[in-house]
Amino acid sequence: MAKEPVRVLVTGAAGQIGYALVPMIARGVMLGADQPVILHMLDIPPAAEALNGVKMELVDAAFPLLKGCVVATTDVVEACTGVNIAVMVGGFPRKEGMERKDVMSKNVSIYKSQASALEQHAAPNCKVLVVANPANTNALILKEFAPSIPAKNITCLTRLDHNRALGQISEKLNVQVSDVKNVIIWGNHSSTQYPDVNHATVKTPSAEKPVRELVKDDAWLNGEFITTVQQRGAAIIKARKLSSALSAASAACDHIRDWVLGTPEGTWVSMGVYSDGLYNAPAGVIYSFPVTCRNGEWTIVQGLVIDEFSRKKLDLTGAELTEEKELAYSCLS
Ligand SMILES: NC(=O)c1ccc[n+]([C@@H]2O[C@H](COP(=O)([O-])OP(=O)(O)OC[C@H]3O[C@@H](n4cnc5c(N)ncnc54)[C@H](O)[C@@H]3O)[C@@H](O)[C@H]2O)c1
Ligand SMILES: O=C(O)C[C@H](O)C(=O)O
Repeated sequence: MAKEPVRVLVTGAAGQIGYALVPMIARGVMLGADQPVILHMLDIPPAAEALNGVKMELVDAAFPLLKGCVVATTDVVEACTGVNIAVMVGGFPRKEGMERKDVMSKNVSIYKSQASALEQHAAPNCKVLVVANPANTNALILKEFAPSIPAKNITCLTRLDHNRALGQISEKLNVQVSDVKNVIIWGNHSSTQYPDVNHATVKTPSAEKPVRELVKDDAWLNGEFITTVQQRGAAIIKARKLSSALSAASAACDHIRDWVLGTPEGTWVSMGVYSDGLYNAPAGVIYSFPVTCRNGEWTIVQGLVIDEFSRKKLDLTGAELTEEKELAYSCLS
């Protein structure tokens, strides 16, 4: 019997990530090749015409999984009504001459009002993924202003950073990226994030071997590898004159797919989730941890040994998140 369609909201759908993401969702990349979807797309009034163009293209692509009428709207209530999954890509970008506080203030007000709309109109147990930057703090504001949505349902995207780390290791060792697993992104989706390979392994014909044993270059792993992953977003902007879009859209699909359908046995992924202080991360911020997913719920991988080098890096990115939280709260008052 055909499955019931799942309603998926994409905000900022007329933007460049939205344009890459909606066809992936409609092709089953996010929820599976047998899962029908109803797409809800939200953008702001100046982007209404472009949004309608995206809707026209979705119709023209004749995706078999796309059910019902695509909702393309500038009305946040219409967009949020009945959605099971919300991918929050819309936000206010930093413009020339703007201070960090100005950008934070715009995004705090967007995420505060969209939190209320989701809380009141989304389907019960709606899962939320925040992509728009500052992703961790936007997700925290959304959580604070949607108190009836369980905190465990509100996450932010660090899977792109996770995938970037896998990609760097696979290039260094000249192995398939699918044979590399269990890297970790700790903390903020920013240049203070800590890409950690201390527990990562590579599948070889004889056994799974630690990345450190195979790379045999701790100076590279503790230096250039980390900065390359931390700075990858900036490198893409420099090269494309636009921020990453296809890789961000693909990572958003990976994040939701693993959350809903489960992570493979023995594999963990990185997700920005509400911290209650595990691994001595600051409590009360959205912090990226290694997680496994089963039955639609994530669980932080516990008991990993954190060495002194890593400890400093976990603390540094945690301190930045605490600072961002304070800045966000100062914008509310
Ligand atoms: N977390 C990550 O890994 C990651 C990776 C790449 C980009 N990003 C972030 O994702 C966001 C989107 O990137 P993009 O390249 O698609 O940007 P974009 O500017 O192309 O698109 C953003 C869209 O959001 C819309 N928008 C603005 N305010 C809105 C609101 N209140 N409600 C609904 N829509 C609104 C805009 O009109 C625009 O169409 C940015 O904040 C970017 O920094 C995050
Ligand atoms: O939009 C950005 O600033 C970069 C983006 O978050 C990325 O990681 O590619």
